[in-house]
Amino acid sequence: MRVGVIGAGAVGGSLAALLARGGHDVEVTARGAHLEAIRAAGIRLTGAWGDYTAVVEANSVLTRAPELVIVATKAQDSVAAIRENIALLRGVPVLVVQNGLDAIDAATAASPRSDVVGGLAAYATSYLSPGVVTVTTAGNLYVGVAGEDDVPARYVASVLNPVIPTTVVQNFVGAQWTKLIINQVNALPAITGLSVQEVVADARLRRIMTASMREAVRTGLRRKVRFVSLQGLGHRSLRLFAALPLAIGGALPSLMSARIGKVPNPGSTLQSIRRGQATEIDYLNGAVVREAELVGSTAPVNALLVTLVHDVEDSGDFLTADHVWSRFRAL
Ligand SMILES: NC(=O)C1=CN([C@@H]2O[C@H](COP(=O)(O)OP(=O)(O)OC[C@H]3O[C@@H](n4cnc5c(N)ncnc54)[C@H](OP(=O)(O)O)[C@@H]3O)[C@@H](O)[C@H]2O)C=CC1
Ligand SMILES: CC(C)(CO)C(=O)C(=O)O
Repeated sequence: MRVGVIGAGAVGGSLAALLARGGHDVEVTARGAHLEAIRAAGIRLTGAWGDYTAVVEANSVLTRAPELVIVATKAQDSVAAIRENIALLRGVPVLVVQNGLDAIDAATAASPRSDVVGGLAAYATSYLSPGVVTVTTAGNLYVGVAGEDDVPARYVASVLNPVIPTTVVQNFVGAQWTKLIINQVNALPAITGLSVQEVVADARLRRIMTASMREAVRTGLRRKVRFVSLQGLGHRSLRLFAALPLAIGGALPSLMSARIGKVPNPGSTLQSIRRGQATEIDYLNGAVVREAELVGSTAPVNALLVTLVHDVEDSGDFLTADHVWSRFRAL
C-alpha cells in the first residue's frame, strides 16, 4: 500500500521504517538536515525493534497520492503540516499519532474531507541525529475515533497490525487522558536535562512528578473522564492513586519508570529542547491546566511545569533539582 508519513521524526520515522520493512511503499516528509540524511541513506531504525535501514521516498511535502496518511508531528505543527499536503489528502484516511487531547479535532479542521483517526504510541523512541531513530522501549499503538463509527480506526489497525501491534479503543478520549497522565513524565526531564529514569530515581523530583500526576488524574475525574487501560494504568488504579497521599503515590512513577526499562528515555519533550526547538508542553501539562479551568478548578503544579519548560526553552539552560524543588515548595 502507498503510505505517506508526514513528520518522520522519532514516532513517524519509526512507523515509516516498520511499514517499509513490512513491504509498503512509503513516502515521508521531513525538513532540513533530516530530510537530506533520509534522501542520502534512508531512515536508520535502531534499538528495540532491531536494525533496519528503510529506503523511502523523502520530500518536504508528499508528491504521490497516498492510500493512507500518518501525521506524526508535534501537536503544535500538525495543522500546518496537514495543510501543506492538503492537495493529496482529499478522501484519504489520516491517522494522527500525537500526545495530548487535541489531535483529532485539529486534524479534522485541517483536512475536513478525510476520515481522521487518532493514534497513541505506547512505545518510546528517540530522534537525536538526522536520519536515525532509536526505539528505547517497544510498545503498541492504540487507535480510535472521536465518534461512534470506528470503521476508519479498524481499517487503519488492519494496515498497521502486521508491522506493529495495534489495538482499536472505543473510548479514545479516555485513552488520550490515560496517555496524558503517562506524559506527566515528560516535563521534568525537559526542565532538568535528565532522563525519565533519572528523574524518578531522585526523591524530590519524583515527588513533584507524583504531585503533577495526581493533579492531572483529579482534573480528569472532575471532567468525568473514564480512563482507559493503557500501559498498566486503568480507571480504578488511577482513581485510587488520586486519593492517596503523595508519599505513597510515588510508587506510580516508580512503576512507570520500571516499565520503561533501563535504556535512558529522554522523552519527546527533552528531545525538542536538545534540538533547540519549541516543545509541545502547552498540549501536555498545559492541557491539564486548561481542563482544570473548565471545571472552575486550578492545576498549579502543572502550570509551574509549563512555566519551567518555557524558561528552559527561552534560556537554553537546564535547571537544577534544588531550583525546581524550591519553586515547587513555594506553591
Ligand atoms: N518520541 C516518543 O517516544 C513519543 C512521542 N509521542 C508523541 O508523538 C508525536 C510526535 O513526537 P516525536 O516523533 O517525538 O516528535 P519529533 O519532533 O521527533 O518528530 C516530529 C517531526 O515532524 C517534523 N515536522 C514538523 N512539521 C513538519 C512539516 N510541516 N513538514 C514536515 N515535517 C514536519 C519535524 O521536523 P523538524 O525537526 O524540522 O521540526 C520532526 O522531524 C508527539 O505528539 C509526541 O508527544 C508519543 C509517544 C512516544
Ligand atoms: C511516554 C513517553 C514519555 C515515551 O517516551 C512519551 O509519550 C513521550 O516521550 O512523549
